[in-house]
Parts: sequence; structure tokens; C-alpha cells
Amino acid sequence: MHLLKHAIVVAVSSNYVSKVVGLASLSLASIVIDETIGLIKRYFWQNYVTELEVSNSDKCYHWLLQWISKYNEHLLHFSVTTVCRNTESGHATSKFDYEPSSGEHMFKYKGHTIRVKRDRSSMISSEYGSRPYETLNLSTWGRNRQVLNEILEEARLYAMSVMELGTTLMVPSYDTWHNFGEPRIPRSLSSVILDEGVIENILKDIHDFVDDQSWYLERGIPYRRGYLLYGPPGCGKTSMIMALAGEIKYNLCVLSLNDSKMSDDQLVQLMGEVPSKSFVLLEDIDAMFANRDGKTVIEGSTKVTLSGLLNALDGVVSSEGRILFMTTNYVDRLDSALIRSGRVDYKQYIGTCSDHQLSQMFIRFRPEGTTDDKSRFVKDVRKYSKPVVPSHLQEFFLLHRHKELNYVFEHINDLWQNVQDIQLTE
Ligand SMILES: Nc1ncnc2c1ncn2[C@@H]1O[C@H](COP(=O)(O)OP(=O)(O)OP(=O)(O)O)[C@@H](O)[C@H]1O
Repeated sequence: MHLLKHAIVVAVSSNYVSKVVGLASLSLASIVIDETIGLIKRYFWQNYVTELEVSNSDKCYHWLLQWISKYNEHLLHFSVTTVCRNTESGHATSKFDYEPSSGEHMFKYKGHTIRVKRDRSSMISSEYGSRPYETLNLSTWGRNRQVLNEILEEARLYAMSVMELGTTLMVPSYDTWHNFGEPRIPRSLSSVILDEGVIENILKDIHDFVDDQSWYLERGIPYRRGYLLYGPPGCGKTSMIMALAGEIKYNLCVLSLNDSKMSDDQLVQLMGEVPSKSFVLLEDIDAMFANRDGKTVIEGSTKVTLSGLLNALDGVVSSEGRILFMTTNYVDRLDSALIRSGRVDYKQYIGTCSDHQLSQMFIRFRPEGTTDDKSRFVKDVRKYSKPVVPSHLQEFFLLHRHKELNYVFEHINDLWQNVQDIQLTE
């Protein structure tokens, strides 16, 4: 007993134990300080900070990112998304979209400091596959919902005004649609030269459809319309769709089923998410389904099946009011199920140049020509008894745009240079 007492006295008086006790009190103190700071922060956060959280499943998520990038052109931390698509001419194009990077950003808005926190750490899985789950937190000091509401409204108005500048192309991004570049100046209807009545009739049909929603609803008919444009390449199918979209101020959702990442389920989801006032465009639909068993697709490495596409086109989630355009060079290769009425309500052949188109294209490219020149041009072209593709005619006029008219007449044969015989699929 005496020995134990002695040991304790020695230990307490030694340096070692006093250091241990000192360290323990220090760490206890730091825990208490941390907790207190945390409590104070939480108190201030709950009472003196206004916060808005938006997830990337909501439309305004991209509006906000777009607006923040525009409003803060000097933002130092940004991320880039590269969007690619094939153009009307078959060439691939791509562009960069800049947005605030993940992490924290600060900016001033009407005298208020706004903190933006973009979090893109996790993936969420749904029946349509997994996609990144992102959130955007906007916060500001004070009880100030108004300022965040104003930002949201400005972002909305900015997105709307951008869309109204022209036709916005949209391409799929996971199970939703993503803008592809800035809106394009709409192509005028008069720049697409087709046979008389072709554009006018289709435009009237679209107007009738858009104005007749209640007619469809009253009769229980799905409120959708499908158009099929078919004919040889380069005759103006895509140009007409772009011009129609511009004319009625619609956007264009371009769907490529050859995308190897696209699945049947994703397609269903995309069809259900088509933004209002948008055409859906499925180009070269014949190339997508080389195998007609409806299960496998040979061209490209797509996972989309014909039955999957049919489901997506008339499934219950398919957007009401959807206007679908499909184009093909080979209408006879299409599965009849794909183009039955209800899926395709309006078919239009867009072929090689008629006399009317030849003369209209002549006037468009050579406005200095007289009425006689116009008739001579048509007559001279017809002497060759070969079909003329409008895109070749456009190239021909571009090639000889600085030449005299006489030179043009003497070189009409150039129209068919390097051009294989066109197969007519009327
Ligand atoms: N009828 C037309 N009027 C004016 N320009 C035309 C016409 N047809 C084609 N063009 C011009 O030719 C080019 C190709 O046209 P477009 O892509 O619209 O043809 P397409 O029929 O959709 O071809 P594809 O079947 O290969 O997709 C465009 O630059 C367009 O300006």
C-alpha cells in the first residue's frame, strides 16, 4: 500500500503525465470550440442565410447554369461539355458549352453576395440507366428569398429569350434534352424551293394540328402528329423541316438512334421529355433498322430495337402535342408498322427538280436573268434527260456564281459531274 501511494506521487509529479493531461484538455477544448462554432454556424445558417437548391432533374437547372455563365463572363472556374452531332450534309460538328465548374463560386447580384455551390459527386440509377446527380445551391446572407427568386426569374427569361432568337437544336443527354449550341437564325420557307403547294400544305396541316388540341382530346385521340418525308438525298427534306420549325417558332430535337449509348428505355424517357414547341426529328430512319425482326439492329452499335422505337412513339408517356418528322431515302425499306397511320399521318415525297423548281432556283441564284433566260435554262437542262438534285443545282450555281450567264448556259453539263445516277423512289 505504501509502495502504491509512492508510485502515484512520483507519476503525478513527473513531466510525462502532466503532458498527457495537458494534451487531453487541449483536444477537449478544441472539440468544444468546434462544436460551438458548428452550433453558431448552424444557427446563422438557419436564421440568416437564404438558400435555394435545384437538382439537375429540373429544367431550371440548366437555365441557371446558362444564366450564371452569361452573367459572370469572367468566371475563373468553369467546366466544359462537348456536344457533337451530324449536320444536314452528313458532316460531324461539335461545340463547347461552358458552365460553372463543380465547387464554390461567389458573385455579386444587385449588391448581394451570392454563393453558388455546384455538387456533381454522385450517380443515380433509374430504370433508364444511371446518370450523374447534380445539385446547384444558391445562397445569400439574410432572410432574402426575393433576391433568389429574381435570379431564378432572370435565368428563366434569359433562357426563353435565347430560344426565341431562332431555332434551337437539341440533342439527347442521358434521359433528357440538351441545347446544341446557340439558336440558329431560322431558315426562311422561301429559301426551300419545292413543287407548288408542298410546303404550304404541310404548314397548313401543322397549323391545323396545333390549333385543334381540344378536337383530339374530346375524341380521345392521342394528340400527336407524325410526318414522313421521303425521296433521294439532297432534295430538301431536312431543309424543309428546319424552315418549318423556324416558321412556327419551334425548336428541333434531333434523335440519332445509331448512338451506341441509346437504349429502348432511354428512348421512352426522351420521348416523354420532349420540350413543348419542339419537333422531334428522326433522320435517315431506314439506316437504323437494317434487320426487320424488330429485335436486332445491325447498322451502328445501337441498342435500340424497332419494337423499342414503336413503344417510344406511342407509349403513354410520349409527350402530348408531339410533332414527329422522319426522313428516309428508301421508303420501301421501312417496316410497315413504323409508318402506319397514327405513327405517320402525313407522307410527302420530296424528289428531284421539277421544271418549276429549276426555274425558281435559277431566279434565286441568278436574279439578273430575264424570263427568257429562265425558260432557256429549264429547256437546256431538260435536253440532257437526267434528273437534277437540288443540292447539286445549288453547288452548280455556287461554283459559277462569278461567271457570266452565257458561261452558265454553256456549262450545264457540270450539273452531273461526279454524280451517280439518282434512284427515284416515288
Ligand atoms: N428544294 C431545295 N430548295 C433549296 N435548297 C435545297 C433544296 N434541296 C436541297 N437543298 C440544299 O441542298 C443541301 C442539302 O439539302 P437537305 O439536307 O435538306 O437534303 P435532304 O433531302 O434532307 O438530304 P438527305 O436525304 O441526305 O438527308 C442544303 O444545303 C440545301 O440548302
